Amino acid sequence: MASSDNLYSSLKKHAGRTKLPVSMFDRSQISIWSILKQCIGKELSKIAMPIAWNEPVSFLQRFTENVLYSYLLDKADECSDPIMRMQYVAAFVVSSIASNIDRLSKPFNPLLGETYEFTRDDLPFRYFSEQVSHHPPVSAFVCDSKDGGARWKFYGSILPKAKFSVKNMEVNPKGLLTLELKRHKEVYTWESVTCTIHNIVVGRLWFEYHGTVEIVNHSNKMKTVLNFKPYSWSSKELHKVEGYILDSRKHKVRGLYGYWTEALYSIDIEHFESFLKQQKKEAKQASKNSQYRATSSAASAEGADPDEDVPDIDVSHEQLNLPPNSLTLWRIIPKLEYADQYYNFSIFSMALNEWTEEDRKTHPPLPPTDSRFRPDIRIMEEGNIDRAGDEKTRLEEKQRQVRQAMEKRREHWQPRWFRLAKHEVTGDEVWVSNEKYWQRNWSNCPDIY
Ligand SMILES: CC(C)CCC[C@@H](C)[C@H]1CC[C@H]2[C@@H]3CC=C4C[C@@H](O)CC[C@]4(C)[C@H]3CC[C@]12C
Repeated sequence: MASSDNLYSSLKKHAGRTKLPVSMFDRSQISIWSILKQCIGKELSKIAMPIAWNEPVSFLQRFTENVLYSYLLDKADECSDPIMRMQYVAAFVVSSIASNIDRLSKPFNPLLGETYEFTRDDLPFRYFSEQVSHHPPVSAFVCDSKDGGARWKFYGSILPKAKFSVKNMEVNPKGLLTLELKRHKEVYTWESVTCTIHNIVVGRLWFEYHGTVEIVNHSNKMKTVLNFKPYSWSSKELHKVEGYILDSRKHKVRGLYGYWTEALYSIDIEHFESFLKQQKKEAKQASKNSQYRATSSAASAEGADPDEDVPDIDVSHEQLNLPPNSLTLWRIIPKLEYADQYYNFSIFSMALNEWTEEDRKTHPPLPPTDSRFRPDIRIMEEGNIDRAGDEKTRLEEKQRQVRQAMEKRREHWQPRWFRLAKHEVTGDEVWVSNEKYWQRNWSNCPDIY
């Protein structure tokens, strides 16, 4: 797998399905505010949203999208130069959050003990995950290079912390993410970037990342700092990512530039500052020329036209005048033209919950805890939203009873496939695989559905 083009044609060729069985429900009649006003100050997993705001995948499945562009890790592994390796790791970090554009539905909260695995002959990785804690909700995962992790291993856990304000919801995905490049004896760590979902009360929903991500190569102390630009005076800044690779003495050695919704480029450090200046100038010019309406106090007042306060998302960045020696590290695979009828799923997301007769015959058996066997998600996917809601309630009730029974016996839940360990370089407490999952012995799995 050498590029996103190859990845896309492989997905098109081998994908079982490229659509969900039925398109999504009409949400225009549901007032999100009537639900969200009860949520202020609450934890994301404790919020009971009507099922019509869900998308028919669980968080475990959605987090699998983070590793779709794992060919970038293969590329990193193939580079002999540490700066080149770092730039591909940075591209992987940006690519891993790219599928979230316009994805404004809530995945199902995984049940405690739920698992999800992903392997496919045409994709160069294997992945599995488990919900290891319910309150707070923690999903642990590990992704290996195709050769059973001989070249690289990417692992970590995600705890989405949500903060509601009057207009917005900010989600900070807590948890250390680690990449090991085995042949280079390198360990990289970083944490996910924070995002905000805007206009949860009035207006149209939209999504942005903001803040910085620091990727550290602990073996040679090289660092990448990526800056996700918040939406500002210029629509050209929307979705922009700018960053530097710094050597162990904190000297800038390479520039990184792009849009997390489109592509990431690596730029010679000699040309980078002047390139940035040029971009700023052009952005200013463009925002002057366009009829784009900036957020004014009038537009953001309550009861305003719902289209106000929404940035112009159709800005095109095609005419980037990249300096010589620039490199396109990553480019997003194209959106399906009918994506908006299917929760804005990518071609990869569409097949996450697929499980056909054919799969049953050719794929090694899945554990009974796999998300694909969750009845509520399956029923929602098939279009029966009322029955899906009933099933969801039943599963949550079943989970509650198990927990209460355990509390009475003073027992603690033990995840099946992960254990807590001290991180070998940072010393943090992290979830690591107990190396048993791929032995595929399902005899001790809990009954959660
Ligand atoms: C209709 C509204 C108000 C509810 C929908 C909220 C949705 C958009 C929220 C709820 C939880 C959020 C997710 C929580 C955690 C992560 C992991 C991070 O690495 C990328 C963003 C991502 C994947 C978030 C995307 C947005 C998200 C799915």
